[in-house]
Amino acid sequence: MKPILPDTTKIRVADLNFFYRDRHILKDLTVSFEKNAISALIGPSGAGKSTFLITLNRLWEHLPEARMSGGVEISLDGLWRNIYDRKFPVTDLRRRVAMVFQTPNPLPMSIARNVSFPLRMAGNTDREAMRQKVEEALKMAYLWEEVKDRMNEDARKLSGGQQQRLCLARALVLQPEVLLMDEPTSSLDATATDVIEELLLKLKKDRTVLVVSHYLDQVKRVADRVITFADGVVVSS
Ligand SMILES: Nc1ncnc2c1ncn2[C@@H]1O[C@H](COP(=O)(O)OP(=O)(O)OP(=O)(O)O)[C@@H](O)[C@H]1O
Repeated sequence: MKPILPDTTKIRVADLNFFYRDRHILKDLTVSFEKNAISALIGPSGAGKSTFLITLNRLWEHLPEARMSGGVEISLDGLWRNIYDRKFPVTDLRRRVAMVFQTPNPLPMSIARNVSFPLRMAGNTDREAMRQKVEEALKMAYLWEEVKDRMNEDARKLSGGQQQRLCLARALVLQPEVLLMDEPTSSLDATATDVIEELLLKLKKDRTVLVVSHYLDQVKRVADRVITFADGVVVSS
């Protein structure tokens, strides 16, 4: 009898098509992603990498004239979920599938409130518990030591690299299972980039990370798997 192997797949995408008005951006994509691994999405500009990422957390749904067909399933809390099932709340999805963008986007509020924002949006009210979670997330993002004495300062005063780590802390504070990163180091200098790469390697121990990157040396350093996009299809994986 064959042993039953544990399913290490985290994300299954089947026959995904995506359109902006009449432009066919993603074409019949079928691809899956492993748990506890970093998958790098590479390929020329305009190939559809960023668009693909936002199909995994439904972030495109507010865009006018965007439409999609096909299926995306993600194993969340140990259960396979069809993320486009009308009964699956998008707030639950975004809590478990977090995203970090190319340009850091701190909210116009203090450092502390930036990181606690997702907790408050999720209905948390216990201030001490929130303070602890904020501290943990900032430690995980290697930012705590630099900001612990200035938590009430406006987050926009931080340097670019610090702002990106703040956004990472904000993405991590709800302990997502999947982290989507769209060129997270492209606006950062070499030192800040090193910090983010080290963090990615730490995160993959218990998370699934998808990162769009244009830097092949970075991809070599961090990725377990490389998926190449060209003109809306996966050409190698
Ligand atoms: N909101 C939008 N409305 C209309 N077209 C869009 C929109 N966003 C992206 N596009 C188009 O979709 C195509 C794919 O873009 P996308 O950003 O997904 O590619 P990419 O591979 O991530 O490129 P890059 O590496 O430059 O970020 C491009 O032709 C782009 O112009």
